Amino acid sequence: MIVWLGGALLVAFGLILISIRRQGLRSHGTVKYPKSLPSLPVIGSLLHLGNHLPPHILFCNLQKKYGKLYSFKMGSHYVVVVNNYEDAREVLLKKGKTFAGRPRTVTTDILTRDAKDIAFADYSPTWKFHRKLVHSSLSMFGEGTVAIEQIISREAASLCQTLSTFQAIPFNMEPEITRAITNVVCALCFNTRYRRGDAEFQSMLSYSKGIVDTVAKDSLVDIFPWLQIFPNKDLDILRNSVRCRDQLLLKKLKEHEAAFCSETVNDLVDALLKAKLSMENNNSNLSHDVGLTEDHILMTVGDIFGAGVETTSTVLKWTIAYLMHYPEVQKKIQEELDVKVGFGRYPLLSDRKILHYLEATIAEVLRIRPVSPLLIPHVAMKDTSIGEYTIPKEARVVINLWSMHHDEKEWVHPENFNPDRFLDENGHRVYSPSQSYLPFGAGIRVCLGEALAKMEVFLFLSWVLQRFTLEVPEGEPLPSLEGKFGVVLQVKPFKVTAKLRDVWNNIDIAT
Ligand code: HEM
Repeated sequence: MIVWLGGALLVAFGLILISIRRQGLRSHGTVKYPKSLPSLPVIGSLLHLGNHLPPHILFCNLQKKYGKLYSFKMGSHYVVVVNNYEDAREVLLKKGKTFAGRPRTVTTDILTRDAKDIAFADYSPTWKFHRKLVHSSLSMFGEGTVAIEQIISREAASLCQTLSTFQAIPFNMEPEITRAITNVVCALCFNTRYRRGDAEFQSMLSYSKGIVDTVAKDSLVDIFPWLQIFPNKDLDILRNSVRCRDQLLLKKLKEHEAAFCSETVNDLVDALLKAKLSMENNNSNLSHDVGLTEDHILMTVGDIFGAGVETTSTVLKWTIAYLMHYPEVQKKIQEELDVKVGFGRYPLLSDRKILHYLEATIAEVLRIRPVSPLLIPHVAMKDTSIGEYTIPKEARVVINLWSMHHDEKEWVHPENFNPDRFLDENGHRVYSPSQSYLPFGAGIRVCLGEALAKMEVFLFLSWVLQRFTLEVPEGEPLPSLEGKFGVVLQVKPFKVTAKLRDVWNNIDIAT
């Protein structure tokens, strides 16, 4: 009892000291902090955030009361929310390095063996080295050149063949899309692919779901890490899913080690092994403080799967959902495909330059339903500022892409789905109609897979829409456009009918 009371007194004393320090800082004439939501000791602003709305919408709505840049306390963490492009660009581009930190949380630490990956690792020489290595390995596979195009096209052909077997039968495309995108990432990482029903693939799907459902959801344990001591079903699911993932990744790594030959680098795991071996043999000029352990290799590959599958497949699902709401947009994409590509060949990456309307449609989907509406939180690595406001070291900065992509000052009727806003008067693709558009983030933490994701979304959609018309099955409702907030902004499951277009009746659709 005495120990407990002593502890409570110490905590109270600490809180008073922190509060005095803050008051002290505020009293300096030049220091101005962002307006803050009310907060209580220990729980912070939790009572003011306990709203039924998903966070990106709640944070957007809170602007009315607190302005575009405001702060709140999440347990003991000071969080700043940015809702406008001027401040977002300052954080991501002008002061990119200052804001390149990432918060450590209980769930992401379980996922990444204490941030030995890329997405959740803090800015450091090791992180910089890993990021560069993966970037150059992805380029090695020919981002934008033949190799990657062939990998994606092979999966697009396989997807189309599967769709043709469902002729006129309503079905949920989700598993097929996930398999296609997973196979692209498998080809890049392991030089393998999975057939339908493969047992290893099924286990991959099941652990990925476990991770997506439980990681980085701002669950209470991420706000108050000491809650870990209590039984927690979500943490159990996460730990089990991560264990299954790690067993599979380790198996792949050992297979690659056994077959490794430094002359032939076939995939990302080979490239990472080569870098690790060359560092160990001291053949590399890289400084010694940059480590590349087995954990780093495993977590980096885990990251590429984690960041590369759910995101890209979600964009495809959102696009299909919107095309079902707007059949006239689908028709226009098909007319463009018919005129510019025809039926004698399959679409190529080089067609991105001529299929303006399809490209504009993809851009509009990424605007209206950004996959990552709050980016991944950034952390201030030192005392700094955003605009006129002082931002203390270790502040977590949340960039609300949703607010930026729905800003009425930047977009005419932002809630309307309108691919034309990404076209100029000649019908050519406009890349950035507003500065308030950053679906992949920007600066040194920009999405590592942006180029790959754009190629995948373009090729999958052009292959499918060249051959099929996607429709709402009779008696089924239109897909919900509401979205479900999680690691990504998910689409609720829906059914489609994929009708083979007449002209393909006597042609092999996989050619
Ligand atoms: C359309 C699909 C995708 C979208 C919309 C998307 C979007 C994003 C966004 C918004 C971020 C956070 C940027 C920030 O925190 O400032 C991010 C980070 C990241 N993405 Fe993607 N992404 C997509 C696909 C991919 C793919 C295919 C890969 C893998 C090859 C990938 C790998 C990553 C990685 C590793 C990071 C962390 C970067 C870092 O922290 O340095 N993403 N992505």
